[in-house]
Amino acid sequence: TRTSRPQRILKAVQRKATVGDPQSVITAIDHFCRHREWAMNVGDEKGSILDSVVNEVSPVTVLELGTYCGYSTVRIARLLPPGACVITLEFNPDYAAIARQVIKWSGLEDKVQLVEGASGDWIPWMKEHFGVQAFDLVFLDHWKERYLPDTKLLEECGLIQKGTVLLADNVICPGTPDYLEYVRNSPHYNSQYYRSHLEYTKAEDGLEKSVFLGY
Ligand SMILES: O=C(NCc1cccc(CNc2ccc3[nH]ncc3c2)c1)c1cc(-c2ccc(F)cc2)cc(O)c1O
Ligand SMILES: [Mg+2]
Repeated sequence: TRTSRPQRILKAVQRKATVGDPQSVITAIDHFCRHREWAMNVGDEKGSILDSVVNEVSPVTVLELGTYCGYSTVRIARLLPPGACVITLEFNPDYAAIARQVIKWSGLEDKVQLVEGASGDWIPWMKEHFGVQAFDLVFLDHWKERYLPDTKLLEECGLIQKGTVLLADNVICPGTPDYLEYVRNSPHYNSQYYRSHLEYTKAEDGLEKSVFLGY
């Protein structure tokens, strides 16, 4: 097919969603991915869990690792009060280009800082470049083998402080065994598993919420 899946997702947003209405963007993507083509958005079921954690944390500064088409970026940003923002990292330039347009369509561009690049390269520069002191919430949804090294890097860079919440997607499917073992056995985290399903399917998956307890 000539167009890419992210391009077809953007088309569905432009056809079905209302400019400036984040909920209509979310609904359009979920409908397309459930009835036309599966795609690796966090989806509506795990998305509701993400919403509840965002509302509970009321974060001022959010880091999202893995933007893809911006679906979870829009879910998070739509719940943020004025002055709060989400910095989202995307390594794949094609995904980033689509995500920018999806985020713009939702009208939330003022609450989002989309950075093209790899987590390992950007995390050490977060304090200096974005004036971030520490993150209130980190949503991990990028390459699954990067969850653990990036968590350790965030700790080393002082970007995780007492009370910071890590929320990880796909801890069952595709799975992140080394990350799970780390946050569940570390005395510095209080971890809990939210059982759900892989987006748009009946397969099991879930989110792991881990609160940093301090050193
Ligand atoms: O693998 C996944 N997502 C990550 C991902 C995947 C591809 C490309 C990128 C490129 N983006 C990227 C990379 C490195 C980066 N470093 N810093 C930022 C950053 C950004 C990211 C995934 C897979 C499945 C899944 C697939 C198949 C299946 F059968 C079941 C389940 C479901 C999901 O919900 C998933 O999230
Ligand atoms: Mg995911």
